[in-house]
Amino acid sequence: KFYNETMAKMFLQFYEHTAQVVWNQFMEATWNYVTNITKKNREEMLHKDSERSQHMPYFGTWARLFKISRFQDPDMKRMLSKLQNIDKAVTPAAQYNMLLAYMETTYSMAQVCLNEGPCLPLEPDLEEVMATSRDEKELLWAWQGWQDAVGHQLCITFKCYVQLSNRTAKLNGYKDMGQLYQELQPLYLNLHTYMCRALHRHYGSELINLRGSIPAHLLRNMWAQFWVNILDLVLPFPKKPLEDITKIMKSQHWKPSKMFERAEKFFTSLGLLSTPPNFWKTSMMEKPTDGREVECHASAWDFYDGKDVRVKKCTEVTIEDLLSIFHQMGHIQYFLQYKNLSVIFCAGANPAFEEAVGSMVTLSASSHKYLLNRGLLSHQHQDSEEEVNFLMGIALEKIAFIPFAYLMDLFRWKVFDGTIQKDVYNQEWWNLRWGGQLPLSWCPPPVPRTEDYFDPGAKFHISASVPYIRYFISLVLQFQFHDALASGHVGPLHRCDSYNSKIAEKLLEDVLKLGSSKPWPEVLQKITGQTKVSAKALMTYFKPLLDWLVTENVRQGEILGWPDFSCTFEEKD
Ligand SMILES: CC(=O)N[C@@H](CC(=O)O)C(=O)NC[C@H](CC1(C(=O)N[C@@H](Cc2ccc(O)cc2)C(=O)O)CCCC1)C(=O)O
Ligand SMILES: [Zn+2]
Repeated sequence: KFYNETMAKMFLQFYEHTAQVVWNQFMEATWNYVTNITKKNREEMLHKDSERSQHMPYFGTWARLFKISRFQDPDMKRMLSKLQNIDKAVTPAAQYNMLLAYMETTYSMAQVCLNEGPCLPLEPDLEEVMATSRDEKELLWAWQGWQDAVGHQLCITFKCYVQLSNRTAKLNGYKDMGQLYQELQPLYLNLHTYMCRALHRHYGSELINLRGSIPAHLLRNMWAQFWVNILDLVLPFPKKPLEDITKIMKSQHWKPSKMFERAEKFFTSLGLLSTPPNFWKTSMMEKPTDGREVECHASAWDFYDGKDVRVKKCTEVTIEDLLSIFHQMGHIQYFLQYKNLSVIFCAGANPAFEEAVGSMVTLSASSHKYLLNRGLLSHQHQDSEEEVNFLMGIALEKIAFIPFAYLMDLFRWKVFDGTIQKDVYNQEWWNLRWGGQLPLSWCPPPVPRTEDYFDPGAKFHISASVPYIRYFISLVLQFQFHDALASGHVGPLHRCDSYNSKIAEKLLEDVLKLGSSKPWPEVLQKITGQTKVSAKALMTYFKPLLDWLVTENVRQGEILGWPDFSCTFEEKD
């Protein structure tokens, strides 16, 4: 065991320099691949990926030779301990990386072909059908087509991927998630009960049985994870419909670049950093029309050289895409804020923080006040009924997401720890989604599914092996941050807009710069004054809606608390 700090310092400087180069080359090669999917670019990416996969465990092993407990410098201790745990995260096998690339490419290239017409990719075509079609048969066609297109191809591959993953199950970190999940259940249950009744009125009982489940293809999202596209069917006060912001954006001839400029302007209004000039030249802001195959799933990229940051998005001029760009620019802001730290600390305080920064700003950008001031709404004020309609719109994105975000990694952790065996992956996926022992979201498949398919693979993060629990925690954290930034704001939280807020500037300016150099509870405390993630702010934000839902559900004779009430959350028979 080595003890002297001088040696450790030299080791870390050597790691720092080599890692920065290896990571920069890996990101460059991966970017080239996902923005131009060819065999050559895939090989180049895999080559850089294997270099990265060897570099990390090599330094991880070396780092373990240092006896950290004997050192004084806290930063040095934190860096070394992060390095010592690094090799558990990376599976070095080359064929493992090949499988990952194959799964992600399969997802990105999958299409659904009309019997005699063209073949449709997910973005924008199939997502457009799922979001806007009013024809149940068409929704079923697109939903089933996509599950089959991806799920069938990945069935075997995913089993090999699990075999090769040396991931240790992380069920232990799971308990406190369960705590958060329980806290949010009343909100989800009341929303789902109300939705079930409202959709039953629209679709009738052959589709919506009053046993509480809503077939997954009717929620107008390919994964039934956001329900915002059926707001028109479930609007609490139908006489006061919300304005169609997408229509207003199109009538004002918005372009993708303007959407990015607006998002950037929000961050600079908080005294945060503007994007470097090359961002506007190197980003891919629209789906290319030169025939290149690209991975359309939106993402934000850090090239670990302190200046090159990019976004890749097949942007459509819609309010959903505008808000999603705010989310991506949150990642970009974090990259810019921590760029002077050691590469070991170039990350969010924890992965949920990275997700929550952009989503927190999106909460302000969704507010009536912000949109009105930007000329995207014309009604000056919202009465209490319009406010409930507004909150329903936000809830259909945020509350509907709760069980989905929770079960995505619950499923994968059970797969990795062997609780879910490989011959029942598909059935267990739908079991989690549709009642069973731990009732979660009641969105059963509209048609029977078999083990010839791997439906979880129809979701990007499963095919691309991207962890998901960060989004579940970010859902709670973004409201906690939003509430902290609103400390100077008078009035209900859902009306708060932090644009140009000096208090927000004060709270954020030194925090994002910390990257992952400090324990996340310390960073949380700097923003919110608390050291624990708490759902209190989220519940406060939705209180007017929850009050309305409870009254409405009781009025409709729904007695909450399954399993014996009409619109029952059925136990799977
Ligand atoms: C190089 C790289 O991969 N970079 C990472 C960032 C990093 O790790 O540095 C990255 O850009 N990841 C992409 C991912 C994209 C999106 C996503 O996948 N969202 C989830 C969950 C969700 C749902 C609602 C919501 O409001 C926000 C998120 C989903 O759509 O299911 C799609 C549009 C929104 C965010 C992202 O930005 O998180
Ligand atoms: Zn994100």
